[in-house]
Amino acid sequence: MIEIENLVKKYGDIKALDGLNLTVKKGQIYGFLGPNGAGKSTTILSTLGLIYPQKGRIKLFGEEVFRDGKYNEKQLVEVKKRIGYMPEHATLWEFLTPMQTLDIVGESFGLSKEERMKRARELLELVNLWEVRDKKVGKFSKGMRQRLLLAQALINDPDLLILDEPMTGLDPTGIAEFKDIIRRQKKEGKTVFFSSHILAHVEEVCDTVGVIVKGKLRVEDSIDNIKMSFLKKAGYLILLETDKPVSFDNVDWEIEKVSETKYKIKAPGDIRPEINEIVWSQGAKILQLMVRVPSLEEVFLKLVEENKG
Ligand SMILES: Nc1ncnc2c1ncn2[C@@H]1O[C@H](COP(=O)(O)OP(=O)(O)OP(=O)(O)O)[C@@H](O)[C@H]1O
Repeated sequence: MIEIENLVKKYGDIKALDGLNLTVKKGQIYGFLGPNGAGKSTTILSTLGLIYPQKGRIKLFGEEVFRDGKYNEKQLVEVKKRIGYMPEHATLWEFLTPMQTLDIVGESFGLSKEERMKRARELLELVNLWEVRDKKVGKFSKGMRQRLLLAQALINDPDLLILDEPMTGLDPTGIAEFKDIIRRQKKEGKTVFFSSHILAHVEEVCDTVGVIVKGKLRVEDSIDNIKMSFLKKAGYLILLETDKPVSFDNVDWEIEKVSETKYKIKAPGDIRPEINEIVWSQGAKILQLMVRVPSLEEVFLKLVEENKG
């Protein structure tokens, strides 16, 4: 649905995208994860033809819409009919109701009055705003606003949804609701591409995650695979306390002696059985043995740190 090849975008001296490669396949829920300033919005704006990158290639629905500094405007207009977009800093008309909002947006897509009413009802039910359809948006919470913006992005029944930081500022309930709506989109065969700088937003809902740092995609994989490969690298942290000093010969773990009988050990996996064996063979006893596996958040931060360069 989206194929980006070697995309370069500079703002003056700032290289926002530094040869970005990214592929989003049909039916995927793709989480585009990266710290602030990594280039997420720049990628999204380029994909939609809203800014001009200097180099690279962008294909949408298999059609080339951008190549080396030029958009194919005709092609772009055509494919954009199949895209729903929710910008990062979108505003709503405060004095309108959700019904009126969707009515106006629907009209701009050329839907008839009858179609608009039907679509507005379907969408407001989907995003759980049907009950408040006639209340003014001005009084809405952040979560309600985000859900209305999503309904707006869905008005043209798009095959591809592109959402820029849709869950930022939502509380845990708001995030759970939003994820649920995204999952329902997948069930209907839609493709969803959304950005976030918060790992928890992409967890549980995305089948693929791409991590962008400094304008380059560093990893693109399932969240489980990303976690596994980093666990291997980051390792397990084991805290050991024994009743008397023990020595660790012929092992290649990183060992830090905290005191005579306390050790911090970093190893590629769960080495508790091996530790047990070593301690026991030296006639010592284990007083404490704790294993700490890095959290996914730590894995993500480590990945960001490694690529800051
Ligand atoms: N219009 C602009 N003029 C100059 N620099 C810009 C402009 N837009 C973005 N940048 C810079 O380009 C880099 C990438 O910005 P971008 O907004 O794409 O990042 P992001 O990952 O979306 O971050 P955030 O989550 O903070 O929005 C940053 O260094 C940013 O300061």
